[in-house]
This record gives sequence, structure tokens and C-alpha cells, in this order.
Amino acid sequence: MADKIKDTKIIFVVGGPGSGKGTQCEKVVAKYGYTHLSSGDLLRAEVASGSERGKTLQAIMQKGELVPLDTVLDMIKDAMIAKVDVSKGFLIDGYPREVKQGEEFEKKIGAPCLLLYIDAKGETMVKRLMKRGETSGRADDNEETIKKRLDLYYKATEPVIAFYSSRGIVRKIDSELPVDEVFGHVAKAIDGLK
Ligand SMILES: Nc1ncnc2c1ncn2[C@@H]1O[C@H](COP(=O)(O)OP(=O)(O)O)[C@@H](O)[C@H]1O
Ligand SMILES: Nc1ncnc2c1ncn2[C@H]1C[C@H](O)[C@@H](COP(=O)(O)OP(=O)(O)O)O1
Ligand SMILES: [Mg+2]
Repeated sequence: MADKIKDTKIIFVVGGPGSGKGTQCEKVVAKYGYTHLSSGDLLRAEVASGSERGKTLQAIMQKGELVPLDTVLDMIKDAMIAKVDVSKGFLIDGYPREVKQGEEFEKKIGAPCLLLYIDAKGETMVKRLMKRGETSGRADDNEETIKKRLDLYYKATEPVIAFYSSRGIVRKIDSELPVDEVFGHVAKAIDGLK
């Protein structure tokens, strides 16, 4: 894994719930052909499988809490191994959610070359999630869970941004703008990679 991953770009996509990570990742996939791995999507797939593990995960996610680090890291690692031979780059969306997750990822997989920090105001994120909740069917897109997810984001995930800033790989993206304008800035950050 470590050998193969060396020549493949790893981009962390970090931002609050509803900031627009998934939306931007889809556009990156369309333009650059990178592989998009969303930790939340991987977890929801496990829940949808109906497995015992899925049931445990569902209960945690419904409360807006983080699932155990090993569970999510194993899922991401397996998904990366499955794609490493054909992938030009990986977009790791929704991970790391805490500094420890970043450290473990680097030990087991590799180092990111870029962190896209998708930034929107708290009230914007709440509004978007309430709207998404009308159709998403997601058990965590409700007022009570959104508040908990937001609190946890500020407490656990924002320190991730500071952690990688000192390495000079963070690009802050204003996600208050219309989707295509946000993407213009995302594309500039990716084009700036060597
Ligand atoms: N720049 C934007 N302007 C307006 N709405 C947006 C923007 N980016 C995303 N959205 C909407 O906000 C909601 C959350 O976006 P999503 O990409 O699912 O965020 P995340 O993956 O960060 O939770 C979606 O309904 C999406 O359509
Ligand atoms: N890296 C991670 N570590 C622990 N739990 C995670 C995780 N990524 C996702 N989860 C769990 C907890 C989250 O509240 C839930 C939904 O995550 P998500 O789909 O990434 O949300 P969003 O795209 O709205 O930010 O899944
Ligand atoms: Mg998402």
C-alpha cells in the first residue's frame, strides 16, 4: 500500500456538516477523474447492508457522534486499496474529523498533499442541512442532530485545520458563494498542485 500510494495524490476535504464537501467533490470527479471516498457514504453503505456492525453505526450517526476511528479508517483503507492501481488521486471527504484520525491515516496510508477547507457560516450550514433533510432521508438531517454535529465540528474538527495549516497544505475555500464559483476556487487549488 505505502509503495503504491506514493505517486497518488491524496486530498483531504474538510468542512462542517452541510458546508458543501460532497457537492464540490462530485465536480472534482467530473473534471479531474479523481476517486471520491466519503467516510459518511461508506458508513451509510454499511448501515444499508443491514449488518450487525451497520446497526451499531446507525445508532451513533443518528446521535451526531463520531464512529470509532478504527472502523472508519479500515473502510477508507480498503476502498483505497481497491482503487489504487487505477486512481489518479483520492478525495478523502469527511475525514479526518479529529487530529488523531489524521495522524493514524498518515501512519497507515500516507500523507495528504492538500487539504481543502470548505468554509461556510454556521447558520448557512444549518439552513442547507434543513433543506437537504426534506429529501435526503438521512437520519441525521434533523434540527437536534444538526446542532450536535455542528458543535462537534467546532470542537473536534476545526483543530484538524490548524494542525495541517502549519504544514502549508491548507487552502481555505469560501463556500458561501454559488456552487460553480466555489468550484472555481477548488479547481485553482488543485491546479496549483505539482
Ligand atoms: N455553494 C453552495 N450554495 C448553495 N447551496 C449549496 C452549496 N454547496 C452545497 N449546497 C447545498 O447544501 C447542502 C449540503 O451540501 P453537501 O455537499 O451535501 O455538504 P456536506 O457533504 O459538506 O455535508 C446540499 O443540499 C447542497 O445542494
Ligand atoms: N471520519 C469519521 N469519523 C467518525 N465518524 C464519521 C466520520 N465520517 C463520518 N462519520 C459519521 C459521523 C457523521 O456525523 C456521519 C455523517 O457524516 P458525513 O456524511 O460526512 O456528513 P456531512 O457530509 O453532512 O458532513 O457519519
Ligand atoms: Mg457529505
